Amino acid sequence: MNNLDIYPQTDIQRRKFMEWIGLSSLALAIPGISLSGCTSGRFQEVEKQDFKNVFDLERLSRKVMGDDAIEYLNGGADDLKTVKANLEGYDKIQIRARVLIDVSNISTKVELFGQSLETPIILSPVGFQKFFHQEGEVATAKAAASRKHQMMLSTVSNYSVSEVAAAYGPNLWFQLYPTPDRKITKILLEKAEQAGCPVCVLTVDTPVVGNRETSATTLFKLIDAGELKMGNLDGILPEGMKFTDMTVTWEIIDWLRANCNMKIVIKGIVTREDAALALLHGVDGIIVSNHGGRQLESNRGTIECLPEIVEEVKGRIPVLIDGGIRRGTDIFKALAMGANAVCIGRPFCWGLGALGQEGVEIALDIPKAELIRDMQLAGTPSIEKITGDFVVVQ
Ligand SMILES: Cc1cc2nc3c(=O)[nH]c(=O)nc-3n(C[C@H](O)[C@H](O)[C@H](O)COP(=O)(O)O)c2cc1C
Ligand SMILES: CCCCCCC(=O)C(=O)O
Repeated sequence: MNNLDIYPQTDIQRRKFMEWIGLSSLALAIPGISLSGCTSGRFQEVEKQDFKNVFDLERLSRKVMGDDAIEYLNGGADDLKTVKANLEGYDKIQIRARVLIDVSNISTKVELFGQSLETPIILSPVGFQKFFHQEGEVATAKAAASRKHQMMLSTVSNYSVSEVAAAYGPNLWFQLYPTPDRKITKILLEKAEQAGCPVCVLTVDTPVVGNRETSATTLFKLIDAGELKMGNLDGILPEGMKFTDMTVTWEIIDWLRANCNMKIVIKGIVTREDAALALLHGVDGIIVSNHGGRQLESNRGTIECLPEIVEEVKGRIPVLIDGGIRRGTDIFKALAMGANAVCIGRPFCWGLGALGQEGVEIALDIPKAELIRDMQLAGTPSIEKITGDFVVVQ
């Protein structure tokens, strides 16, 4: 269901519209001048500057997407304690800014897995993006490519890895849910490699799906009715077989090594012990993640898990983090606490749901601009300069 069936055409209509959707700025369209950053035409008078932060995009997405889609997107396990812990963890960290440093030239470049990335802000894998917008992962891919952000594609994407890679260009990363049948998992790996993916992101926090009480009934109905295709799994996953495997153990890392040539990054590590095991099994990178608080309730916020993992890894492989990152300062803090890059999930989906490709672009532009300003204000002209000296944990 799409709640928005009006297209504001006049200043008065537009003012009412902006008030209705609750945006924080009421910049008005100037007659005769095309101000639109949005090519969809649906919100042709909504300007980029109307979105001051990613929460403005969230507000709009709430109006545009149906309740079920927003519940699926924003929901989490049980009582959302871990969803909140992810967000609140960042409030316990303060920044120690330095001054009188030339910040006229800021570089956000990072090197990861042999790639040079323009920015350390990466798109987390998010399944079923067609539920948020009809162009789903293809719109996300076009936005990520146009803004030069690394994207990870979920196993349970609605568009296939080859379709998304065609929209994204080279170096899309593929997120893997290992299925109970390794033959099927192998087909997924082959599809990813054929699409040119250099990195396989193995998600390990989902032996079963978490207890999401704000259900996604419509999602399942759409899938059952065949209206929401699973681009990678349809046609290869037998009827009734789950796409996650609860028998999987560390042995899968060796199996992946033997069955693909991609770098292997493990997503869903939250303890020092598992970081040590991941190193022992020779993974190429770790993503500290609790699945955005959607899996095990009462997991700690990821920023609280990060220090023990960074300590264990000692710089031997890159450590990434996701969960609750909403502001440039959150990114700054995560980098200062030892992350090599950060990933965001819900915020880009708010953009997707609200405005399609353009919305994702806005959702990526905002935290990047915030990060650059924060780096200027803190006296850190490059990502390497953001060290532990720049934060204090309460
Ligand atoms: C709607 C939704 C779907 C997701 N689907 C997947 C998925 O298919 N595979 C996966 O590894 N993680 C998935 N995640 C978890 C994200 O990759 C990521 O860990 C999380 O969203 C980060 O937290 P944030 O949303 O607070 O930024 C999903 C998250 C959301 C919100
Ligand atoms: C509603 C169950 C789908 C789980 C797969 C996508 C995912 O990982 C998520 O967090 O949602």
